[in-house]
Amino acid sequence: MKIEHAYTIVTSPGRNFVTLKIVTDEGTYGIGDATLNGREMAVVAYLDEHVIPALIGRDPQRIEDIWHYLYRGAYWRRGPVTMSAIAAVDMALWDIKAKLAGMPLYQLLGGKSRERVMVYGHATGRDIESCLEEVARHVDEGYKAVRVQAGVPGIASIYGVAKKDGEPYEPADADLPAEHVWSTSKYLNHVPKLFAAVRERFGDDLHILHDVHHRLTPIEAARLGKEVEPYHLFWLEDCVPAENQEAFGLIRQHTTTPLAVGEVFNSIHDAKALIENQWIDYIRATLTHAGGITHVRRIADLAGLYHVRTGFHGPTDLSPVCLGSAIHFDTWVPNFGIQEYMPHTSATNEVFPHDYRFEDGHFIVGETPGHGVDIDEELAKQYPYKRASLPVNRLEDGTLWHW
Ligand SMILES: O=C(O)[C@H](O)[C@@H](O)[C@H](O)[C@H](O)CO
Ligand SMILES: [Mg+2]
Repeated sequence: MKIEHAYTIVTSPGRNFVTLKIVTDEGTYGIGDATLNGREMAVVAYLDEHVIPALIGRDPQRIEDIWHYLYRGAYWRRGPVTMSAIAAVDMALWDIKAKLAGMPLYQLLGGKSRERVMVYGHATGRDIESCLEEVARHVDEGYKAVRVQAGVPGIASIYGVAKKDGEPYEPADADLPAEHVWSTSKYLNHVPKLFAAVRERFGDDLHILHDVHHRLTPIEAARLGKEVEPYHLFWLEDCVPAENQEAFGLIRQHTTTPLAVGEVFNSIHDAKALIENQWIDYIRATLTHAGGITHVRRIADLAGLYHVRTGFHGPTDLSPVCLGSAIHFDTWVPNFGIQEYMPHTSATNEVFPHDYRFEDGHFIVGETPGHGVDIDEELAKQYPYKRASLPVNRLEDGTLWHW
């Protein structure tokens, strides 16, 4: 069996998605997600110019060999563009292999470790009161875990909070980066009140999560982790930028609040010290940005040795192809923690028909052979690519900060 044909599909049903389709000479095809939010066309160029020509004629069943061919063969290892391109190939090849086996992907990985996959939804509000209303809506819809993000008095726009209450949050909201203004002191003084209010209204059972989005220094993160200990967060996410893995060692010395990190990671090396030193509790590296199933499986196995569990990134800027594959992975992986879930728009769901379903705060994996997600290429053509960028963040004096 040979790879006969492969091509990228760019579509924007509300936001941009990049999909790689690989077709074999026997007619079986697989698809993979290659979406890198705000840098989509860089991955398209990488795939079209450098990867696809080298795939034609190869045996699609040799997933491991192709992974190493693309990783080692580039000479320039790692990086989000390279690893997203490799991930798309990998996901498409696992899709093909599972279709050939006549099995849903989770079976090929090793079978079910659980019946269903717990997800966390996003509650956002301009202020604490409106955020609580959104938490209530999620609880009514069956969610057992909710990420809470609220506006901070004195900060005009902030990560994770929709422009208008009740609207879905979309970070890549401008052609070129919007400029936000950040104040660590205003945030740190305000945010513990949000968790206190959530616990007071919803009691102890609801899992609550929060994303700091890389804005603090280690000692500030330590302060926050300590102050929110009474509210028993499921996790505190991305409390500092993680290029310096040792920063988490400092935070860890000060707090028992569980720590999650890794949505921007693309390699096991980004997480190695974090995991081996048990500085974190949840690893968020995703299939699409960290080299696909083949590589993330290695990260999860390493994590398992150190009591670190998975908590995959799952925003709307990853396509249903990634989400569907992630649900198979989550169903199988022994050290599963939780799966992030931001529902896609109905236009996106129409372009990407799929067999996973949401029920009572969990995902239930489908039984279709492969990863269970397809693409309607005719419909995809109706939504042309439109450049969209993530914001930048500045301190109140104008210093460029972490967004
Ligand atoms: O926890 C999350 O879901 C993330 O922080 C996202 O909201 C990112 O900001 C987005 O994926 C950037 O493209
Ligand atoms: Mg995040």
